[in-house]
Amino acid sequence: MQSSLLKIGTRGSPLALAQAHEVRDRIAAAHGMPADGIEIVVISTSGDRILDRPLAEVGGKGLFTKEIEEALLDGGIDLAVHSSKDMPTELPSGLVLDHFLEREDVRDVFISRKATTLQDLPAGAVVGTASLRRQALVRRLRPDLDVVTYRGNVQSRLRKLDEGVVDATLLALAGLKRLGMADVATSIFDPVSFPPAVGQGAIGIETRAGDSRVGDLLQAIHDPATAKALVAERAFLAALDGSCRTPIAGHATISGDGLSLYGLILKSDGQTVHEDRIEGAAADAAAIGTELGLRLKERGGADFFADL
Ligand SMILES: NCc1[nH]cc(CCC(=O)O)c1CC(=O)O
Repeated sequence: MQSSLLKIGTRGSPLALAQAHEVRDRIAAAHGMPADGIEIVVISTSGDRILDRPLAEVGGKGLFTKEIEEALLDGGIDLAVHSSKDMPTELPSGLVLDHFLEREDVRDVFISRKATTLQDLPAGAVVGTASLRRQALVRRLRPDLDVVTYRGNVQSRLRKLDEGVVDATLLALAGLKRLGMADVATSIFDPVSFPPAVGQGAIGIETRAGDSRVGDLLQAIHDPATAKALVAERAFLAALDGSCRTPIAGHATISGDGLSLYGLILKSDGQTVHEDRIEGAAADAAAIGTELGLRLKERGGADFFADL
């Protein structure tokens, strides 16, 4: 059998597979290629194998990308599909993250059998989430709740809700939609009071720098507005030295040639926060992101995240 035209690397989680299939189907449709000429290569990463400890403790973002990036660099795959939210701001040399599908909904959802919204939970209720941003945002809005670290796939989280292990949990609406499970959401957070993580809802495609064959194929499914927003958000995160181990929210919106970037940093107790917004030209996305990151870094002080 002839080897496939294109190999897509992905993690094996249900969400990662759904995203890889979406990219495959879109490339095939855009170029009139048979989808089965594009191979999906499932790659197990260190992050997938370490399930018993909070990610922040194990070492953060690069854990879910290392083995996939190695495959990209050695030619085992031609592109890697990621949740942009999980991507480190620094990539191995020779790789770029510069193609994005049009962004899905950026909002987080609230899931509970005990209340309709976070505000309606009784005092002392237990909220489980592994995200330090969500933990700090919950403590900011409801300092009277008990926030616990809580990992696992969507199914196991829902089971723990049914078993009463936690009273509520939070997830990204984008991921639920891609899994066809948006109906498990009890309510959707307002992104102003509960802002998303940098990159949330955006599928990013990592490739070898200068690989014009793959770059040309991806042009047809690339969304330039999402890319501009992601450049601003990722520059913001990089200026803060941030990762998924830091309680940081950032969200850029594009309108015409304009870009508006909101950023928020929180102490883990949610009580000390700094936020700001910069508006400017979308062409200046990187500079706007860097400026907002440096601004909040200065306001927060050198040891803002020292308690993590
Ligand atoms: N860290 C896990 C992760 N990475 C991306 C998503 C959701 C999809 C997205 O934001 O694009 C999720 C799950 C979640 O936060 O609920």
